[in-house]
Amino acid sequence: MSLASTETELARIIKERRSVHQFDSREVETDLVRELLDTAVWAPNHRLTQPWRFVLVHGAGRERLANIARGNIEKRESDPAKREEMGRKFYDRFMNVPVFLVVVQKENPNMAVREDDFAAMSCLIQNFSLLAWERGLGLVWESYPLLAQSEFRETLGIVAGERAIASLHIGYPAKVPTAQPRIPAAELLTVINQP
Ligand SMILES: Cc1cc2nc3c(=O)[nH]c(=O)nc-3n(C[C@H](O)[C@H](O)[C@H](O)COP(=O)(O)O)c2cc1C
Repeated sequence: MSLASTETELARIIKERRSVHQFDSREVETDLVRELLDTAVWAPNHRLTQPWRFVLVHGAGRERLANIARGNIEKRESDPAKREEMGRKFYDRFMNVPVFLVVVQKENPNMAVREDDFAAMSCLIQNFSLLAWERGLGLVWESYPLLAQSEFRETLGIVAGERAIASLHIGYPAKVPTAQPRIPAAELLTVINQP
């Protein structure tokens, strides 16, 4: 494969990838998720701190997250008539996600390192997203407040000194959203080529 064709294929995947919210019922092989992750960890990472770990939730395990989501919405809904309906809606929404991959950052006490680590985590997630897309899988990076909630953390075994930075909802897309246009980089580029 020539260098030019490799670049073209990568560019296509980068541009075509979308955040996917609706999944079909096709099962996602967890071995595939493991394989993609094992490639994704080759992200650039200053000082090679490798600040990540992952929690994979699928099958009946999803009930844990769906129950938390249901409990949250039920607490917020003051109308008793709507409470159960809303709870069920959120429960179903979570149960319709084939696989959750929660990405956990070990929080370095040095804030400068921690910031670099977050950047590396983001690179890893983008690696994973592109690899997944190449294999027909879609996902969305969810950063909902649930991630910081103690019940969510305890359920997933996230301990002090760790932060869940993303809950990736992963599955085969039932619907791919239309792309939102990007500002061409040429309009954002300052070129300095004079002394
Ligand atoms: C750090 C980060 C957090 C995000 N959090 C959410 C989220 O909580 N919910 C959501 O629907 N999308 C979330 N997204 C996805 C963006 O909304 C999405 O990338 C953006 O709308 C562009 O769409 P595209 O990914 O299809 O190009 C997040 C993306 C990033 C990078």
